[in-house]
Amino acid sequence: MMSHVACLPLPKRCEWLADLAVDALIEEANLSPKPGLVDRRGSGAHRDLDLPLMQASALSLWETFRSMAEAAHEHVDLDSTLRETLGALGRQGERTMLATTAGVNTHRGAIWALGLLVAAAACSPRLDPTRIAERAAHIARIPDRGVPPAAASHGQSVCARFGVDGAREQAQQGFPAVIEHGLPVLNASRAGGHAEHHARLDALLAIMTQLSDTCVLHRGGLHALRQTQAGARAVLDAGGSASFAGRRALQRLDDTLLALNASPGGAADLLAATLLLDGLQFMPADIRSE
Ligand SMILES: CC(C)(COP(=O)(O)OP(=O)(O)OC[C@H]1O[C@@H](n2cnc3c(N)ncnc32)[C@H](O[C@H]2O[C@H](COP(=O)(O)OP(=O)(O)OP(=O)(O)O)[C@@H](O)[C@H]2O)[C@@H]1O)[C@@H](O)C(=O)NCCC(=O)NCCS
Ligand SMILES: Nc1ncnc2[nH]cnc12
Repeated sequence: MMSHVACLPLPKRCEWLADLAVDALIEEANLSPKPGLVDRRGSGAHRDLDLPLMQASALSLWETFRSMAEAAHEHVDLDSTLRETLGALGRQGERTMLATTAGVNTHRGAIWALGLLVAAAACSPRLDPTRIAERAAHIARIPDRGVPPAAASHGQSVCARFGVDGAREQAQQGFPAVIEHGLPVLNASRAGGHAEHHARLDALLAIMTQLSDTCVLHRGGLHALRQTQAGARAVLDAGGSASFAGRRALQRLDDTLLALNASPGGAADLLAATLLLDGLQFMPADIRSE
């Protein structure tokens, strides 16, 4: 069993983490131009989503993230009690999201990924991204006996149909799409002198090159997933979103995804997870040492 330091009540840290998670979701939604996704330009490949709805959904989840952070530092061990508490809070968060959006699934994958990361960061003495992702993976690997019987999700059906890993495995493996692709490309693009929004777009594209995104698979099958991954690779190979050739390739990818009715919603969630882990370095010193 992985243990962690005994934690004193840390309300400021939990609130700060909830702020960070909501900010990451809003910044992901606002980032433009994202291929196939909702952004400042419009609804992408979606008919039932738009930017105000994504923003309202993100804001509605603040209390969910704060409660998850509090649950994590009230428990001494990363054990099944914590896992099942987080599962119940996650399902309550999904209900809050659906009440806010009148039934539209805006952030199910994000509640899962960011919820685990917020919980992992709530009571960790060390805040480096790899360490936090490993702690989140540890929690995600613990079975949740509180899962109610339900019809198979989109993710479960396409994972079974195509034999790929989905959101659950991405978390259980320690968020490799974020740790090995999103964060390194975010930092390399910044180091290359690119503007922050280009660095974030490049991070999204790096995630898209690798991810078996069940949103893309559900809507467009393996053909759409291959087009998504190859199109994202083409933008990065052309010099990234800040370059002239990269922008043209990004436009072509957007056109392709719209024609396929495909949307990389899983990659968007993992960009938000990347921004959350990146933002941990800015935790104020008084909260860090609380
Ligand atoms: C373990 C869960 C994540 C459930 O996973 P599962 O795969 O069974 O369920 P899905 O309902 O399909 O949700 C998974 C969502 O995760 C995102 N995602 C997709 N691929 C990946 C990936 N490879 N890695 C990481 N994340 C991924 C994605 O979320 C985004 O897409 C959502 C819209 O999806 P969908 O409804 O299919 O969309 P549309 O195509 O628009 O639908 P139609 O219009 O066609 O009808 C959107 O929400 C984005 O967020 C996947 O959808 C977990 O959710 C779970 O067990 N929850 C229970 C409670 C719990 O434990 N909570 C957390 C405690 S910390
Ligand atoms: N910007 C976005 N557009 C569509 N689906 C998403 N899921 C998470 N972020 C999204």
